[in-house]
Amino acid sequence: MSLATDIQVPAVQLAAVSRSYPSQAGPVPVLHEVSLAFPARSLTAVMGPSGSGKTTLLHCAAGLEQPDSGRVLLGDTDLTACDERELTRIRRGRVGFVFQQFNLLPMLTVYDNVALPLRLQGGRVRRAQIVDALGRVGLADKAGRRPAQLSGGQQQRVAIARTLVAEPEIVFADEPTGSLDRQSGRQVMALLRDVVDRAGRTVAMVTHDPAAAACADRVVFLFDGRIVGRLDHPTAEAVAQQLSVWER
Ligand SMILES: Nc1ncnc2c1ncn2[C@@H]1O[C@H](COP(=O)(O)OP(=O)(O)OP(=O)(O)O)[C@@H](O)[C@H]1O
Repeated sequence: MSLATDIQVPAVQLAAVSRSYPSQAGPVPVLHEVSLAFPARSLTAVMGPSGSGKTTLLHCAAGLEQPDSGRVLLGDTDLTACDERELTRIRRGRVGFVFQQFNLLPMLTVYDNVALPLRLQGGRVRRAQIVDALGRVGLADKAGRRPAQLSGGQQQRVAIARTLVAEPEIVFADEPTGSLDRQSGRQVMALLRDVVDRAGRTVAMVTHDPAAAACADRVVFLFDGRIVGRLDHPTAEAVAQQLSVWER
């Protein structure tokens, strides 16, 4: 458990964030004035039924989508006041992403996938830096492979190395274990825990999996676009029990 969980410095803060999507019948509200902080150097899991707005919440927190109203602060930066160019710069440098389907580029080697964020930033790529990032996820010997030559769990670890190489303030992970078997899922969660405990970063993760959520410092439950519960120091049993209450 990270000490900073107790200090509660937010890496990202949402204040009264609302978001709706257009439909033929008019706007459909998805998030209703959600206020939530992702404390620095901690792992927060967001859980809730399908369609409750978890991904939308993560996208708003990451500056991938702008809310209709409310504010999103990344450190001291108000993302809702940023234009698209500023948001692109922030997405490349200050936030990282891990997706359920890994989102590696199939034609690039593992090495080039991991180097990509640095190249997009226009920075110099040092081989040692990429090899080090791959070493941190236990895949230093796979640098020359293509993603299709790796297992799902290995691909997700490459995706985590790619995120870490840019040294983001916060990593957003959307169902990072959703496509993995149980053992690969456990390895990926151990790495995300390491991202917090050893690399001192912040992780915000959406998951349906109580075992993955149990690796978090805190679980936030979303239901119909509203925060309806929180659980500190969760266990898989306590998470499953809470979910059964909200999903009843
Ligand atoms: N781009 C979009 N346009 C229109 N409606 C959308 C869009 N994105 C999401 N929605 C709708 O918003 C609601 C919330 O979606 P969201 O993906 O945030 O939920 P979720 O809790 O992550 O769901 P799941 O667990 O199934 O991934 C859903 O009803 C979805 O259909």
